[in-house]
Formats: sequence, structure tokens, C-alpha cells
Amino acid sequence: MSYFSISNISKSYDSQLALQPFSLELEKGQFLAIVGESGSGKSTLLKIMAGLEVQDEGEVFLEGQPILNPNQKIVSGYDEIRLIHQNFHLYPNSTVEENISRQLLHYEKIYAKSRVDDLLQLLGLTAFKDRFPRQLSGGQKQKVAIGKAMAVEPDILLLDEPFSSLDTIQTHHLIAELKEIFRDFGTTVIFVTHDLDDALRLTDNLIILQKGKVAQKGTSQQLCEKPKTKYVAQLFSPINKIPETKSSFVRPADVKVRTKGGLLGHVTDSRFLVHYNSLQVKLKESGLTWEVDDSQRKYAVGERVYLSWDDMKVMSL
Ligand SMILES: Nc1ncnc2c1ncn2[C@@H]1O[C@H](COP(=O)(O)OP(=O)(O)OP(=O)(O)O)[C@@H](O)[C@H]1O
Repeated sequence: MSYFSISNISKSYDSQLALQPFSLELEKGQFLAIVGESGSGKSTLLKIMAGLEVQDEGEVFLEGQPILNPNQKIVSGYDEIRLIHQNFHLYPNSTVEENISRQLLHYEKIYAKSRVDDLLQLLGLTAFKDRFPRQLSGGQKQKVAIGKAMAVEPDILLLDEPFSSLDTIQTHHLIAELKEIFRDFGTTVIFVTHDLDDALRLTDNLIILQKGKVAQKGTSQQLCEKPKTKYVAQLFSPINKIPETKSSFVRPADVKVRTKGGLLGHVTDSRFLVHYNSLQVKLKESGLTWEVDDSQRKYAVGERVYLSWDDMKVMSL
């Protein structure tokens, strides 16, 4: 029996299918990222996992005990499974410390105080404990929201796009910090996001959701090297359609750019990136525009180039 299991959960809204039968098994302390575009059913899935939404079919179990949905339980939700959204849901007139300690009103006072102090320390919020939410940055507010959720020592933390109001640099720092905290506490974490890069900063255990259906499961290497759909392939890089094929594609990094031999095109745009220049090349015969990596930073806008690739790198999608 696995620690957290979901078997054949499905959900429709007004006869519109939001989630096709979805199953999952997780062990205690495992991290999982579910990546999907907007409307792919990620939030619906997390709400069902937390017992906050009624599913049409299927069941959720934590340590063998069924998670009851709002039709089956008077007060919906569980302390053991906490869901964190992008909207922080902080008490505006309570300080940082009070926001966290309000979760522990029913706990013994000495324990509650030490738990709050520990969380403030771990989350780097001790210096801000007397501030109100309006006096905090987005990243600090999100940390308080996570502190609130972690106060009751949840077994499972469900993160629903929690970093979408933060900038990329803040997000990357926060994920790195949180990863250590979750590991220290042995928390099982399911992180839902549309951003593969954010997902990979937490874990390499991935599920890709597309239109309410699992498109693919696996590690980043498996998904990058053998994507089953165009969407999965495009999460890693743009893809270029090979002319006169129905569905064969090649990645920018797998295209060789030369001064002769291959498909003729001319460079229409060039962007300086860390390791290479990213070129837009308009192919002469097909009229397609390809994105290719110029690792030697050799070609300028307007130049004629020839493109070729290794057949082993072609993806049929
Ligand atoms: N309460 C609701 N009533 C009707 N339809 C809903 C409801 N909640 C979600 N849906 C629909 O179900 C589908 C899945 O929505 P969901 O919010 O789970 O997707 P998501 O992947 O979390 O999207 P986003 O990243 O934009 O939040 C969408 O088509 C959405 O419009």
C-alpha cells in the first residue's frame, strides 16, 4: 500500500470533461511536479486531492484512509493535506507571527510558540515577525502562506502555482530554500505549475498534464529525449518542423549551421544568449522559419546559411 494514492479520479463541469481518469501513487517524503498549460485540470486535481472538490469518480487515500470530499464531510478539507495557492490568503490585520500562530490556537501554548519560532527561523522571517502582510514583499508573503500551511505539520503539501506573482529570480531562490525545508520536515509535496524550469528546481519526478489527461510521466531526461506529444517536446525548447514531412521535428540545438550543404535559408533575426546566439532562419524553399543555435556566434542578420541535422535527433510527434 502506498502512502498517498489516487485511483481513477475524474471530473466534469457542466458535462465538460476537466479531468480524465487520473491515478497516482506517492511514497512519504516524495516530491512530484505536475506541469500543464492553463485549463489542463491542474487546480481541479489538487482540490480533489485535498478533499475540497467533489470528484465524479475515483478515490483518494492517505495511509489507506479515504479522503472524503465536501459531499461526504461537514467541514471540508484536512489538516494533513494543505493546499497553497498563488493568492496568499493572509490575515491582513495580523502580524506575520500571528498569521502563523492562528493556525495553532487549539494546540498546547508552549508547543505552539516553539513551532512558530521554528518556522519563522526556517523561513527567514524572524526579522519580519511583527510586520503586517502589506509591509512584506511578494516572496515574503508567500513564505508566510507556506508557514501557515506548515504550522499544523501537514503530511502533504499541495502547491498550486504558488510563485506566479514573484519574479523569476525570487522564485528560483524560494524554491531552493523550500526544497531544503520540505526535506527536513519529511513533507510529501505535489507542485503544480505551467513552468517546467520551476518544476525541475524542485524535482525530476514529473507528470505532464494536457487537456485533463496525462500526456507523459517520467524524468526530464526521458521526457526531453523521447517526448510523446508536441506539447511535451516544446516544454524543453522550440521545435522545428522538417519540410515535406508530416510530423518530424528537430530541436534548435540539434541543427548544424554551415556555409554550405543542407537546406538553404537566410538569417532574419539573432539574439545573444548565454551560451550561443539564437537565430531565426527563413528557409528558402518551404518558407518555414526555424529557430537554430549558433554556438560560434558566427552568423549575422541577412547572411545565407545552410542547415542540416543528424537523423538520430529527429522527433516524430
Ligand atoms: N468551478 C468550475 N465550473 C466550471 N468549470 C470549471 C470550474 N473550475 C474549473 N473549470 C474548468 O475545468 C477546466 C480545468 O480547470 P483547472 O482550473 O483545473 O485548470 P488549471 O490547469 O488549473 O488552469 P490554470 O493554470 O489556468 O489555473 C477548465 O476548462 C476550466 O474552465
